[in-house]
Amino acid sequence: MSSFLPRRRPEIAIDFGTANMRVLRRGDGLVFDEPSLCCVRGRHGMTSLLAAGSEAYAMVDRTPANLRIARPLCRGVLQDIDAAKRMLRYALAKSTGRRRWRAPAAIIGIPADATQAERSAMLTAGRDAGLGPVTLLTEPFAAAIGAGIVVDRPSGAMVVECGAGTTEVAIFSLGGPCGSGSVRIGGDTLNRALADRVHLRHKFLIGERSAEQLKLDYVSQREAGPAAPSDLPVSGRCLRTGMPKTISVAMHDLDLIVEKHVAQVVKVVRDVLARTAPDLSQDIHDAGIMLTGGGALVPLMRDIIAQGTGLKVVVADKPAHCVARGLESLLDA
Ligand SMILES: Nc1ncnc2c1ncn2[C@@H]1O[C@H](COP(=O)(O)OP(=O)(O)OP(=O)(O)O)[C@@H](O)[C@H]1O
Repeated sequence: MSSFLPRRRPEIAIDFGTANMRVLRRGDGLVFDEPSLCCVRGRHGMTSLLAAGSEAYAMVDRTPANLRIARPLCRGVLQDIDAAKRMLRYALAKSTGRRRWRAPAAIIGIPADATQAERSAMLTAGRDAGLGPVTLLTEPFAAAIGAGIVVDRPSGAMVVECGAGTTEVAIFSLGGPCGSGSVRIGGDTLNRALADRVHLRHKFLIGERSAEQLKLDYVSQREAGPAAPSDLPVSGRCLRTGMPKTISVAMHDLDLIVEKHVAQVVKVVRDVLARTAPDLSQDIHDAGIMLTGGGALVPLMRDIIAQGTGLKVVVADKPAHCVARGLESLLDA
């Protein structure tokens, strides 16, 4: 594991995701797991924090003009450094409780394709939020460890980490990456595509949280099998009348959108496989592909990747927590 050389033994691990932030403390495990967003008051550099995490999530799409929802990350990387610092400070205060720590050394997950500027921005946010030395670790690597893959064997293992903002494909052998690819789409992109479909087909506007709920309802209906109802209710505003309303959306209509979304992931998986050395390919043929990240819970993700590659596809146990679990295991390394 040559890429992991911390200067001080880290006390905490942070999975700073586009949708969720998870903090783990050595010896205590998961101590913080909340949405990655803040609600700020004021504009143009004169802002103050009103709420963060779960409390701020309840305010999404419901803010008056003087309040704004700020998202630290977009498509897996930092887009709002002030929001990132606030989110980190909030999570640290909640995670460390009354215990007074010296600035804790930390490991933070970051997309494998993050640019140098994106990595520096994360280090700056960490330092300004009160962290000690920060080690950045790529999320697919952490996800592979968290999914139970023994990454340091001389054998190829493929992971597809399906996050909210980014989807990363990576092959590991002997503790290092042997191939990778990514596409900056994820569960958030799928939510927007579902909302756009409802807009176009029904002339009906739904908010961000309703789109997320529509996706979760769609997933549970698909898991329930053919006996499940073929329509889903969704609430929002009718564009024809301007009135609030609840309408029914056909499941098969949503299937088309999900299939289109997953096809983009399949393309990256196939591209990475096409560039892989034959012996590693053989290993992946034998072991299959491991799906991690919250987006892996979309049943069509597993089915369409399996169809598109002809390989066995396995969804990790609690896939959304794989990066966090992988980072946590490195706290004890
Ligand atoms: N049951 C489910 N079915 C479908 N999608 C789900 C389910 N549960 C969570 N998700 C989706 O998983 C995504 C969150 O996953 P995760 O926490 O792994 O992402 P993240 O780490 O915040 O994102 P990223 O790694 O891209 O920065 C969200 O888009 C959420 O809608």
